[in-house]
Amino acid sequence: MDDLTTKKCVPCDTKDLRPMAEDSAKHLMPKVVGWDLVNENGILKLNRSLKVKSFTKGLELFKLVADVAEAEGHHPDLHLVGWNNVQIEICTHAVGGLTENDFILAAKINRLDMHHLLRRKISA
Ligand SMILES: C[C@H](O)[C@H](O)[C@H]1CNC2=NC(N)=NC(=O)C2=N1
Repeated sequence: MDDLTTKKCVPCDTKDLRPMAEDSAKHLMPKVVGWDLVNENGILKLNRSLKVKSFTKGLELFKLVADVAEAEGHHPDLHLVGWNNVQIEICTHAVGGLTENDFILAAKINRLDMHHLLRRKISA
């Protein structure tokens, strides 16, 4: 199984970028432990929910994720709801679905050391 963290996101404005089929997405899910595959009105997305220790630790987590996103040129939707529930949502907006970029970003987010920010230890 090749390691997604050794890959780099490609620009999303590339013409031949197409959203992957649900089967292909399911096949890649074991590479992004902790993420859920969701279908939102026909648009596939990757979702990860995390409970943080405090509101400000949630913002610290956003900063860690933002730095990865900026380095990749690929950006998640970040939600901080009810003071300590972080939800990270990834899809490729340009194609309205999932591309390998989304899995690369998710895998790189998984590599972040965020334990000190989380309320409960993540199982992965
Ligand atoms: C040119 C550049 O690749 C695009 O504007 C990027 C920026 N970050 C992005 N992030 C995500 N998640 N989807 C996109 O379509 C997207 N587009």
